[in-house]
Amino acid sequence: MTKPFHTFENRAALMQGLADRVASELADALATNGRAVLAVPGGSTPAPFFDALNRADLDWANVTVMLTDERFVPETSDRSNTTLIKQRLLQNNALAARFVPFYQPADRPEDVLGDIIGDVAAAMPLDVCVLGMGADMHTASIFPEADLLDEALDDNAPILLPMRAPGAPEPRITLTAPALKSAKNIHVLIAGAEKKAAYSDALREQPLALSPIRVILSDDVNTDIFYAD
Ligand SMILES: O=C1O[C@H](COP(=O)(O)O)[C@@H](O)[C@H](O)[C@H]1O
Repeated sequence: MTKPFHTFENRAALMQGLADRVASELADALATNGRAVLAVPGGSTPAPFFDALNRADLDWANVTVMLTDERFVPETSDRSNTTLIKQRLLQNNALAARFVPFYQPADRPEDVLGDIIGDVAAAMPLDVCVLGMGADMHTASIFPEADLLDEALDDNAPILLPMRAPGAPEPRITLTAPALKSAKNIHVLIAGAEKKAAYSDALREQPLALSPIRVILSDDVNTDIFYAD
């Protein structure tokens, strides 16, 4: 289960190093397929990575961007991952990219999931998937104790599922385990000692339901870790 673990001397170097790696993988996909598909996390960590990536010299008009997961809140909320992506990734050169949203105004994720899933399915598979991880070892919105945890971890899961969990203040929509695992390149972006300790815990033998990040750490998945203190 051990994966390449890249440690950078500080967070600025981490964000630039990951941006350089992702840009190179997107360029490879564009050269091979004429298109590239990228999934990125929300949350508090990746904004400086987005600032670095949005200046990459790529054919962004042929890049599709989606989230790994969305908090089911309107874009006016400061918890909206979509707003983060629009403000920090879809800027500069990356303004030309196509964005596939996981949110539409509705009372519940279930009310709009059917509309959203078609565009996501048409874009798959992912060329590059950047994932975050919480200190509770959740990744995307696949949380320990989530209501649809078993369904999301199942190899036959649909691409997207709604998700509710004690550790998530609002309902979510998340890419599921098979959608994440099918990405050609997967990078986990973690910063700070607490998350490094959580990652070390996840490597110890324990149930997947307690440490969902393990789903992309199995030997058959091409994952590496990008880290700084
Ligand atoms: O809620 C979420 O949390 C994770 C981790 O976020 P961070 O704030 O600890 O960096 C993130 O990867 C996910 O996309 C987000 O919806």
